[in-house]
Amino acid sequence: MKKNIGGCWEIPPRAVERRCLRGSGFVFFEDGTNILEGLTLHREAIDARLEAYLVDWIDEQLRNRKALLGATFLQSTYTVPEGKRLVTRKGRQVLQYGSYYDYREHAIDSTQPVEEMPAQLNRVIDELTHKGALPRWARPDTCIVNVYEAGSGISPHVDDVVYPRPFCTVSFLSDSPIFFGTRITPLGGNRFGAPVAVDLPRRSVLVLDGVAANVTKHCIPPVNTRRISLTFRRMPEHARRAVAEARLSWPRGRSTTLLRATVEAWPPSEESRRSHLRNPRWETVGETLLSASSPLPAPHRRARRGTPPPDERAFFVSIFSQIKALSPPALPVSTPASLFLAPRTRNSRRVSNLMSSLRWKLYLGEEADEAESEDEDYLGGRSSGYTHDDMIARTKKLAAVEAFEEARRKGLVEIVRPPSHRNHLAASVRPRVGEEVIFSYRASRGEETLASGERIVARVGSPTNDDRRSVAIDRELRDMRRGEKIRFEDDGTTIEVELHVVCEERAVTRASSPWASRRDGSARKRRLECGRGLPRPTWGDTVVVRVLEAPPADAHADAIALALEEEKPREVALGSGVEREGFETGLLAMKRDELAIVSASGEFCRSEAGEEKTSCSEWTAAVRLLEIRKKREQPSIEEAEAVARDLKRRGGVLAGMGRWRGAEALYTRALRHFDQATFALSDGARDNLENDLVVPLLLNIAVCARKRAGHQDEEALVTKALRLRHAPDAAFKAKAYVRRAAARVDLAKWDEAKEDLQLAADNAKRADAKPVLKDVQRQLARLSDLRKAERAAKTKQYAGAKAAFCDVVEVTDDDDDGSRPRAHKAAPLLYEKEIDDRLKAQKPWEYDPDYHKIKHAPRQPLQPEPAVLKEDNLKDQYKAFDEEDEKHDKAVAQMRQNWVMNQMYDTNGTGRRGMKPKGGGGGSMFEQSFTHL
Ligand SMILES: O=C(O)CCC(=O)C(=O)O
Ligand SMILES: [Fe+2]
Repeated sequence: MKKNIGGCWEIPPRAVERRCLRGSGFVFFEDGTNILEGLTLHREAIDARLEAYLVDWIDEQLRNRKALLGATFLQSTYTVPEGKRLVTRKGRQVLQYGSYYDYREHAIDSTQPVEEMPAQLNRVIDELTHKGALPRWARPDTCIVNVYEAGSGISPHVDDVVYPRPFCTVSFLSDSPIFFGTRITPLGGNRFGAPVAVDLPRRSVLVLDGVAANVTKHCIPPVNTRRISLTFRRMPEHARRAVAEARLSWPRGRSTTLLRATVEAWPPSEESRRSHLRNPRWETVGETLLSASSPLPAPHRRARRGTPPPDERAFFVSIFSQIKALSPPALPVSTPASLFLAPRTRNSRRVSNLMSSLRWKLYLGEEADEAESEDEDYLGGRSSGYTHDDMIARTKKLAAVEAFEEARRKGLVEIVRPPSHRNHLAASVRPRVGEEVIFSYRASRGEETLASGERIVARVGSPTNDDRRSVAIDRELRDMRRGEKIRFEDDGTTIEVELHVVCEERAVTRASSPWASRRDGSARKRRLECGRGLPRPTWGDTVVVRVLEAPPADAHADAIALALEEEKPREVALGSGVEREGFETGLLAMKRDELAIVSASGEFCRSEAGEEKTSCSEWTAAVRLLEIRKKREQPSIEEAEAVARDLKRRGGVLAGMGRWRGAEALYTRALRHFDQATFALSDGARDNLENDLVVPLLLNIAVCARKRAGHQDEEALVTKALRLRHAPDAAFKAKAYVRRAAARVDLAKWDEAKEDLQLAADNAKRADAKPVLKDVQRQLARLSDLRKAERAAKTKQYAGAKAAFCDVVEVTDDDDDGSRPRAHKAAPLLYEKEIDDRLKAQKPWEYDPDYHKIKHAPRQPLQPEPAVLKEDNLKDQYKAFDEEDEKHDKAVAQMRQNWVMNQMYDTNGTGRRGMKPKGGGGGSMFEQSFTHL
């Protein structure tokens, strides 16, 4: 069956449900040769979640482009005439991984350092080879990421013939045509005229081989909306060897080329300062300086606070002036002889960025458990299997730390007891300026104790008083690590300091929520005493806690511990919704016996009395976790129902306040309560529960999803509600269909939306629901407008191509003859879990087949209800609609007819009809010159 889609002709693959990718071939003859021979298009080759993940990742790469190695990032330009002048405009942005391709020289340049192929891109290659889109022997090892903003494209070229064929290009974010032809004519600006255009749908992969790869040129006309493509190619053997060899001398990221100033050679040379300003890695420098000694701002926190990055140059200038102020002899003698280099490597930054979106990976710098070390996470996100480069970076870092420790030992500081963290690399448990610590000290002269303090809570960087001793202790605290005990001499006094705890605050919920500002929906925890054992509670467990609400902000940890002893232990069922959600989340982050301050942002508040509270602020409590009781297997249905109703009500409160994100969370959790509970129900009872609670919850979540423009979710939810509702009446159906239609309009699913509106109108008439009919009219108008706009945009985008023609011909047969690799279940790959977790959290119902494990009751056949509404006032609109469709079909048929005629009479490309093809003479495409890219 051929389907007419906006001017393109397409034969849809016959067996869509087959998991193995089925490509489509193309036919377009020039001089008797199919110039598209070797071209294969695989639709939906990459699934939406991987796409979303990669687009995120690419955006992050662009944001951090300054930190990328050498020539990884490029901004292309193109020139257009503007009046009498030629004006250069910014074109697409390009990221190159694996090797650098010099567009001017048309060659792979191994002297230009670029980033190695990252796991994210290898992941896409795995996906493509697993699914059989690319043969394994053609596994690419280099990738060009093209980021096209609206208006940019790529000019006609044949990909450099040094790259073995086939190679491929994956499309993300939007559909775009790709033009093909042995002759492509410039039309001015960055526009081109080409004989044929092929539609590249979002998430497809286009594999180029044969004539299409080697002879026919291709170009991407200026795109209407942002598009990203990944061009994967395999390097020729000689280039691979050259690049591998050259890579050994490429700098390993700029992060390690830090300013290295020593006390002996102070101040740092102009040269090193200047090179640093050119090449700033300011987080690292900020951290370096902090660990060195100065009370500087902590620049690496800017991301957390959401403040805009300061002007880097000004920032560095200010840092250097502050360093100068501190320069010897103002620098304390006991500070290290060289500024401590503990660079956060590029790798660790990537990993911590990745981790920041995951709930449970944010425990940076706590005491390492026996079975896990977060340092390992820091160093590349892997527990084993470091790459060679990682090992070098790690060794360097270790050497730097050891040098630092050595310097400390040589100085006047004696380390009485080493830190309790199990290895050297835990820079994160060193207190940073502004953080609270708990420490004890004793100052003595000979046998006589001059002063002492036990478990004092202090903020590092702000000694409580100005006396020499406080200042000295404060200075030393900055260099200490948790669990460490030191002794040093100061002005004839011996001072011993022991650092018990670094009260570092950490977020325990997602640091970045797509819906809310950073503070919203977050729970934070500040640990005052370590816990024991490995396990932390999970949802569904019950924990026994002592809670002291709103503890005094400046209270001593011991005082808090004492006050908590007075509180009665109480049970909290995690996930029951009885406590405020942020508090429960905070508990999830604790271990047995731990004492912590947990704070939840206002997002999770619940009014005490009930529904009306309109604003609430952060809530804080001191908590001691006494016991973790693992979850009971099955909550009773009554309990589950009560909890779900309560959650639904609370969701309603948030929705009423316009806090859709919070409402969605609560509604979703309410639904989750039915997971285990409904098995035991009789059919009738289950139907009631579904009609009463599940269906309204689904529809409520759909409203929330709409508010955040999650139209895919919205559509899925309304569909589910429609299916689940037992004996739905016409009024319900009318409303539900309009809502689904609205979602489908936003998803540009025109035909489906139209069908829904028809159904909604029918049902509305049956139920005599005039307001719904109004809604139908509104949506129909919206549908019509948006569809027209889309068609207009398409027409514009295809301008320049003579034939917007995709004659997609099946390459494989329905019967699997075994010649193609069979799709098999891919082994879990790197990042799979992260992607899954992220998306599961967003759309749990799509990933959990048991989400509503509720059988459908046998349906009652519909009793047609008597139509009450006499007049069908939608008739005219439908007529106009269908006429429009018909007109469009005719135009497309005409276009196709023209093309066929052209094809028959214009085979030599002279443009004159009725001429016989000349054969060979000058027109043969094999004699065409083409540029290589
Ligand atoms: O963006 C595309 O899909 C094509 C890119 C391309 O042709 C190239 O990188 O060589
Ligand atoms: Fe290309």
